Amino acid sequence: MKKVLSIAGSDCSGGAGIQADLKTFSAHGVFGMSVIVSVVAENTSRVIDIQDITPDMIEKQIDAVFEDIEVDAVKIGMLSTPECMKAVAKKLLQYKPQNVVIDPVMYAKNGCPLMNPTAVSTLIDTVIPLADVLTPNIPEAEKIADMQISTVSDMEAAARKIYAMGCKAIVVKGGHHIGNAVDVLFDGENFYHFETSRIDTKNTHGTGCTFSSAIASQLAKGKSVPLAVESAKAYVTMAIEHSLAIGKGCGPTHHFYELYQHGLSKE
Ligand SMILES: Nc1ncnc2c1ncn2[C@@H]1O[C@H](COP(=O)(O)OP(=O)(O)OP(=O)(O)O)[C@@H](O)[C@H]1O
Ligand SMILES: Cc1ncc(COP(=O)(O)O)c(N)n1
Repeated sequence: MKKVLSIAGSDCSGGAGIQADLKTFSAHGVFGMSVIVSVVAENTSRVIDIQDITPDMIEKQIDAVFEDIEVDAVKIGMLSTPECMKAVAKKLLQYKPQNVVIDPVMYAKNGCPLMNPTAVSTLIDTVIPLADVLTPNIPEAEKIADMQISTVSDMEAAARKIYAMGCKAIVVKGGHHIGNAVDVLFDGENFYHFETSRIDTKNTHGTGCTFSSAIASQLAKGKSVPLAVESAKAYVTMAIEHSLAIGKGCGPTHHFYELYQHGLSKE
């Protein structure tokens, strides 16, 4: 069985973060592991507080996994401070895992910051160059590329700019756009567009975590980057179609084995 590690924040309400990642891994039939970087007291409506794990303890969790288990892919989510970023980057440079998917999480769905705004330069200098696939949403791509994104060709321009920062491939996600949900992949040579109709729901808590974890799972199973992104897009679309009206705010995506078995296994 392929083994996939999530290095991310904990969402106690179960819709995003480590919890969404582990559910996505299980639905893909890979063995999921987790290194918790921050504990977030959050739910479908708001973030109450964030407690970062110390850099030393982040490093020890990563050591505990890598000294014992072969890792086929790593998904990285919320890294709230430059200190967390440096601890994770140091260990990635030490263990050099394959198939590193980095979701540069900056805000929760309700707009609450999950990354300290002063950390963007550390993200660019130390984290982005470690990504085999980087998956910013439009507001994140705007911050990283320092440009406004209003059209699909702006998404392509931002992808080129961010690719030049050292990641091996980038997907700018179009969940925050209007009209169809279009994601733009750039691998340094070609652009690929993955487009679905926009699903009319407010229950999209955890879409970004689900998408990046699905890409990591598919890379672990041996798919190329474009095919892994294509599969992940199909998976997240189904997870949104079946999303759950849990809580008072934006409910979570739904992961269940049958969805995967009866849906994606037919591809
Ligand atoms: N309403 C929707 N209908 C169809 N696809 C969607 C919708 N919202 C998001 N997606 C898809 O979900 C995936 C995640 O994109 P999104 O831009 O929502 O990520 P994110 O912003 O990181 O997530 P979040 O907003 O939860 O932090 C992308 O493939 C995107 O196209
Ligand atoms: C701990 C944690 N990590 C990430 C997100 C963003 O989630 P998403 O972008 O998937 O909605 C979140 N709300 N909480």
